[in-house]
Amino acid sequence: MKKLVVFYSFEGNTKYIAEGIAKEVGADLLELKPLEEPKKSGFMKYFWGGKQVMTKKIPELESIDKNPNDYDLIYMGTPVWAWSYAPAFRAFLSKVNIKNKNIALFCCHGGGKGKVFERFKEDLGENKYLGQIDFQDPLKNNKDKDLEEAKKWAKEIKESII
Ligand SMILES: Cc1cc2nc3c(=O)[nH]c(=O)nc-3n(C[C@H](O)[C@H](O)[C@H](O)COP(=O)(O)O)c2cc1C
Repeated sequence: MKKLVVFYSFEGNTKYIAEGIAKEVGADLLELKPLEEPKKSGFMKYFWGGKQVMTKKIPELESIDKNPNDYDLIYMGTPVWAWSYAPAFRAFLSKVNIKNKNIALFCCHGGGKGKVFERFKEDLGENKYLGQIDFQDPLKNNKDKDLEEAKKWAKEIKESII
């Protein structure tokens, strides 16, 4: 069974969880990288990113070298931006057509995940959703515990379809 972990991460939290999951279940990794990503901080960071979510901006991505349709199980991880998924995934979904796949969703947030999973599933469409899990800024809070939890969750998802 081929597994893929697709993720976007602005500040490293989602990347940390994504890499842990990929290692645990033996999955390929695909990091979504917007071509223009200014390093913003503080209030400007929320303003810049929140605006992209609100206007449904589709950022230009670096080329994608893996086809999700070659995989049997896809884990997708995003930071929560303005209570939704990050714009890099809007760009990804505009490029690939993912249908009837086994999908598991994870996210990192600062304490208010809002409707991230509902919105993500709505825009992903007809697929089989096997699970979802969220973490609150793992790099700042429960780094080791969150990683263990993520690995356990990912393994259970994998085993549920073997
Ligand atoms: C533009 C922007 C918008 C954000 N919006 C939210 C939000 O609505 N709710 C929340 O809990 N955290 C929000 N955050 C915080 C991040 O989701 C959180 O810090 C996450 O762990 C970051 O993941 P990353 O390090 O992979 O980028 C936002 C961060 C940014 C940069």
